[in-house]
Amino acid sequence: MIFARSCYLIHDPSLPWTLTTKPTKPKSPLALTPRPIANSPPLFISRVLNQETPLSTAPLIHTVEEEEEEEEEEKEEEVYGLVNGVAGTVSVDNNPPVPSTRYKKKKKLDEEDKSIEDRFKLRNGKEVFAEKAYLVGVERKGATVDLFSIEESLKELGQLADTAGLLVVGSTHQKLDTPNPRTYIGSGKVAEIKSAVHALGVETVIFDDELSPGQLRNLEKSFGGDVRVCDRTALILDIFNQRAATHEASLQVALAQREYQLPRLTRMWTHLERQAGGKVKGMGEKQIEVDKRILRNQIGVLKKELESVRKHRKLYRNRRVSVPVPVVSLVGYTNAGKSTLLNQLTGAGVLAEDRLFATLDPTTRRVQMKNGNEFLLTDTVGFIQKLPTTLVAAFRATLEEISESSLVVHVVDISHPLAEQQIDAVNKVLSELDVSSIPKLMVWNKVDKVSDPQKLKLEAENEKDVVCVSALNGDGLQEFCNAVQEKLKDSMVWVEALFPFEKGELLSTIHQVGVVERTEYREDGTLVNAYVPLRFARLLTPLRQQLCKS
Ligand SMILES: Nc1nc2c(ncn2[C@@H]2O[C@H](COP(=O)(O)OP(=O)(O)OP(=O)(O)O)[C@@H](O)[C@H]2O)c(=O)[nH]1
Ligand SMILES: [Mg+2]
Repeated sequence: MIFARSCYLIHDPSLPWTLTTKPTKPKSPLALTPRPIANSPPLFISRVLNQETPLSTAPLIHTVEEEEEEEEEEKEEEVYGLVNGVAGTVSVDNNPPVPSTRYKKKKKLDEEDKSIEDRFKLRNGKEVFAEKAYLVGVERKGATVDLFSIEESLKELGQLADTAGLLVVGSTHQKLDTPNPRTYIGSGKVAEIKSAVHALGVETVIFDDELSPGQLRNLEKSFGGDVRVCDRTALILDIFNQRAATHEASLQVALAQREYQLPRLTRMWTHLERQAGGKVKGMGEKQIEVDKRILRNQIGVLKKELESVRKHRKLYRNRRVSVPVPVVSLVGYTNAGKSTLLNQLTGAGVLAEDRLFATLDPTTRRVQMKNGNEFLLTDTVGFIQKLPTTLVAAFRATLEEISESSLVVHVVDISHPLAEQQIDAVNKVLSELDVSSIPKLMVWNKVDKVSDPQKLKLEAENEKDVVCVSALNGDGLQEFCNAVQEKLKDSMVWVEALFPFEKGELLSTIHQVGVVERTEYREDGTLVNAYVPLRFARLLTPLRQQLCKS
């Protein structure tokens, strides 16, 4: 338990709580660092221990009773040693030595050490300590807006916790008309969770919905001890923080974290007042103001830096757009198989794994079809139900790429029992982005996992704009590419142009970027009927005029 809190010593040095003086007389290791739990955002839910070693688990102060107990044990040890000494000469089977209290205690400690040892795990190349987590959800009576049932939502929260490197040891939920403004759940439920938390040695309680700063504070106070409370948003932010690999993704996550943190700063410094016996009332309050200012400054700096990174990326994108190859975006629920599909079609080598939010940064690769046609395929960050608004806002620029594509491909894990709800959740996020006018294609992925793939394929045929694939084994990929080409026509324009022989380069480009329907070789050149991107059609204007003249 002591070292579980060592994480509070592990934090971004730019964060406010590293900037003030430490209390002079610490009572416990916790008091060494202002404890950002009550209302501050739990920036590091999982224990990233590669920067800091855990504090010793040995108790620092021995009580009188403990000393007496130890003396007793020492005496016992002597006797036990003697018995052992004698037993050495006698048959061990006939006289098995009786283990002393100290021996039992040592064995217990060894077992505890082992179970603690087992909780150190590698996550994204970093060693984390799998803290014991307990999940709590609330089902709103008569709510029709929730896509997922409470059990389903808690199961997903468990997956999120596992992705973040936590060890889920239990969960509970409650049906409520309206959440309690003080503690979100009712007082009886708080008491029930408190006993479960203490019985199971839980270190973090995670709520499935976003909690207000006051609710976080009151719940932590109610659970007591070192139990930390956080919500789904903080957990997702933590996963994003662990996964951010590029500069832009790190900036976006840092911005989202600070925006989440800002309203939750209250009372982070009240320990100063407590330690000074309440003589310096207002000290904590002043500190909150200082911290808020620091956070606001950091948010400003991050926004500016993001702006410049984005300008650079936009420039790159514009350069890409000047080559008029159509762009197809893959969107979908996290873990649907978007990256696997991109990898299969392009050999991109993007990380694809059975964890939530494997991808944070968009990756674009060229797909070359057998008939010579090409399109650019972009893999994007996955969506999830109850996606924190701070994250959508922070990732808006990345998601904007979707709104600039010619086709949006919605990848669905059709083998998932909640496929339909996941589709609705994705559509909900898409409706927040400006993509309604972009043609869409749906891909039912993971057909290899369903019990009757043939039946599913027939079902897909009866649906409009749906293709069945298995991104993992490559089944249906040709059909997918054909469907993409067909759908791309929706965002293209129909042209008829005459390519004189000296314009051979343009003629090969039209085969690359457009969908050529008819080619006729004439004396004065090649006559082509095709669907082409608007940008390319404009390049063809002189050739179309040429056709009118001839
Ligand atoms: N059986 C089966 N598994 C698949 C298929 N496609 C993907 N998977 C698996 O599903 C898991 C998730 O795949 P990803 O490609 O990482 O999913 P994603 O949509 O990119 O996920 P995020 O990046 O988290 O949004 C991986 O373990 C894949 O191997 C498929 O067609 N069949
Ligand atoms: Mg991915």
